[in-house]
Amino acid sequence: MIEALRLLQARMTGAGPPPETVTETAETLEKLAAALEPFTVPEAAQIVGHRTDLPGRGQAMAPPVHIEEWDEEHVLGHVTFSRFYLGGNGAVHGGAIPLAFDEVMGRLANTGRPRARTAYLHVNYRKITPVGSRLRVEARFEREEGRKRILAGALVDGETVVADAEGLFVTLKPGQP
Ligand SMILES: CCCCCCCCCC(=O)SCCNC(=O)CCNC(=O)[C@H](O)C(C)(C)COP(=O)(O)OP(=O)(O)OC[C@H]1O[C@@H](n2cnc3c(N)ncnc32)[C@H](O)[C@@H]1OP(=O)(O)O
Repeated sequence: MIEALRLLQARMTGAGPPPETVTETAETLEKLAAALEPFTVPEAAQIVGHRTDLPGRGQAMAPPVHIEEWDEEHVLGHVTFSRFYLGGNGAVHGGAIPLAFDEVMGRLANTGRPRARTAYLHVNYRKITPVGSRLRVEARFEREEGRKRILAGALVDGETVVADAEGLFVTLKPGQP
């Protein structure tokens, strides 16, 4: 279902259909939304965002990062930004890149340690990030200072770093959401 939605997002973004197809598509989507409505559940019971075995934890908003290596010190994976993530002129939208970093760095920050949340993500856009290319995503745990965990991340196209990031993750105190 989530993969089908991702495909739809990419196709719809790249489409210039005639008006009758737009109308038909809208009607089909409204029917699908109505079919799911009776199955609305509390957050803890939903599938999306809870499937760590799926790219982006099954969240169609997040770029589909495929994790290849994952331990307490590093994460390595790959991602292809579909047409859905296009900003303009073949480049990925600047807001989509932090989504990928938060996903891998957040996952790493929360592996083998008490829960932490992102306090900041500093992203450097070094080069255009191309839509449709398979990119390497890396994250590594740099250091811990009290409740603060500092992580580094990079998005690499071939040998070229297209974006890198520093993230601060702060350990949650009891009672913090
Ligand atoms: C397997 C699971 C996979 C999960 C992957 C997904 C993970 C995704 C993670 C997220 O995206 S979480 C969503 C986005 N983040 C948030 O919504 C967090 C919102 N902010 C907060 O909840 C609080 O600001 C936060 C818990 C991060 C910190 O607030 P606190 O009141 O607990 O901490 P405090 O302000 O006392 O700061 C603690 C230390 O961090 C420092 N600090 C906090 N925010 C900072 C900041 N923005 N910049 C620099 N330093 C910062 C602060 O200066 C201080 O440093 P010192 O200990 O040295 O004095």
